[in-house]
Amino acid sequence: MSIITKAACVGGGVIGGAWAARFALAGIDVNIFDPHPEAERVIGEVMANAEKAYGMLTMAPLPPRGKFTFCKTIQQAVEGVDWIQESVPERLELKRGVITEIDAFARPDALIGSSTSGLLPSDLQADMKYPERMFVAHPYNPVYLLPLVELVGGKKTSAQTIKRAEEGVAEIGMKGVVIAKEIEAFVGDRLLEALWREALWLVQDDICDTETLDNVMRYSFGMRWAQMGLFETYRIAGGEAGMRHFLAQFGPCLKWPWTKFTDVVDLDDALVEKIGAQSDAQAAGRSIRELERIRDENLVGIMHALKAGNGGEGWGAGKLLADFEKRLWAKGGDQAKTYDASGPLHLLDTKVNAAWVDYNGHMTEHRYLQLFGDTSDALLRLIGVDFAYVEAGHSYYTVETHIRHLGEAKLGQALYTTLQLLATDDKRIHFFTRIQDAASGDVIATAEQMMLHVDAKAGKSVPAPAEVLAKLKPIAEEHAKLAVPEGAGRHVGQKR
Ligand SMILES: NC(=O)C1=CN([C@@H]2O[C@H](COP(=O)(O)OP(=O)(O)OC[C@H]3O[C@@H](n4cnc5c(N)ncnc54)[C@H](O)[C@@H]3O)[C@@H](O)[C@H]2O)C=CC1
Ligand SMILES: C[N+](C)(C)CC(=O)CC(=O)[O-]
Repeated sequence: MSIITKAACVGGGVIGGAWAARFALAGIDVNIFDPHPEAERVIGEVMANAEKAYGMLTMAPLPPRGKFTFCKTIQQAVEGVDWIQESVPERLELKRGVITEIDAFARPDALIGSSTSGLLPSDLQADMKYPERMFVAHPYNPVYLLPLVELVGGKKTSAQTIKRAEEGVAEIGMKGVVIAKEIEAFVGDRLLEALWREALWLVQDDICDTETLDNVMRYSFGMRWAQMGLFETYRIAGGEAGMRHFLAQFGPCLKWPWTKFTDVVDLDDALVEKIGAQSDAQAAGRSIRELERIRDENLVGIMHALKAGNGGEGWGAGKLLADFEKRLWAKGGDQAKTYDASGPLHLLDTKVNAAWVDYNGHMTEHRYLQLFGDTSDALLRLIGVDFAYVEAGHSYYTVETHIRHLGEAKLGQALYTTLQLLATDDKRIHFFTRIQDAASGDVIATAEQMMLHVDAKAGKSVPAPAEVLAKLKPIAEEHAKLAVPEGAGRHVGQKR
């Protein structure tokens, strides 16, 4: 039973709009209340960015996009929904008033999360009738890509609420981290605040400009932090002697004047202008939307790399993405159970994303193989060879592939794949896959492949079980009536 089938976003700016996108991309309908006259346009733009990012992020079958309903009142937005996410500006009185109004109209069992970056949940829930269902759900920008949510309960929040919140955010691909005690700014923003203060001093004192500071971060520890946190990183920095050695060596530095962060820099007009001008120069004329696009492509690339980490098992945010995709495939696999085998099976729809394009300006070689592989995985799910089947010890392995490149696939181009069985027996599936342009149907590439059923533990081929063969047979019978595809049986160097 899902925790969130319908959500509401109260406040639809940078954060509320991106929450709305995350819900909608997980297939959840969202009511939105934001009095800003341009809220609909702004959220539409955030949604467009988020859709682009998801197009690059995953090949897993996303559910049909949830619907946005723009509401005229908080009451209209929150009535009857399961999860309400408050994301109005960071002012205690405003937030408290909005949350109290949400409380008055929401179902008593609805969960109410606040996006606050640092206000205490106990202060936010002070005037509520049902405070036990209110908590902080602090996300990171962009909410539709970065998976962390800090879950912080107040004095009156129930343990059951935090548990349901953790389950709820997992449904939308996020990692709920429960903070043991409430404290202003929680964990993430306390760390960011320390860094931010130090950075402002360094710029104020002309030690470096904003670009140099950003370069220091992004070419070094910024990359490190994407995959391991502070403590795990420093453990490795201690060498074979580990964390204790690290503390012994660098502990004394903590008493040296290596930080000024306890003093707050005076953000006077001159410093604001200095930082503003340096930041303008650094942006080199790029708009916020362009910077968002670059950021999103980079984040997707990092998540892909992390998904391949730890010997392919996935690591950190990449493992979370892999687990989310497994759930999507499990659901999408069910949808794919109805298919039309009177022609080649239409198994995948996708778009060429930026990470797939090479220096020639078109889709690079190994991405073709990825699409062919994802297509044969879709066939396997159709015949019952899913994650559970593989975990139980059997699978199909690809033993031969011949790819022909017949056209070019450019950035953003919509594609689909079709698969035709050529021959099957109890161990083998011999098939022919086409990658086609979604608009014209033109064939861009083909692959002829052979898969062999294996006992993975024994490391040898074995016949597939009767239930798998029974699902394969009707497709094979239908495909036996089709003409042999042009190009099947070709080899490299063969004369036409
Ligand atoms: N911007 C960021 O990087 C992050 C912000 N947050 C938190 O998210 C919350 C929202 O921040 P942003 O989205 O950045 O601000 P924002 O200024 O982009 O958006 C706030 C939105 O709330 C709307 N609003 C104002 N009064 C309202 C009301 N009474 N009812 C409904 N909507 C109302 C405004 O029209 C605006 O669209 C804050 O609590 C902030 O601390 C959390 C994580 C990161
Ligand atoms: C600047 N900020 C305090 C609003 C930042 C956050 O809360 C988290 C983030 O996304 O950096």
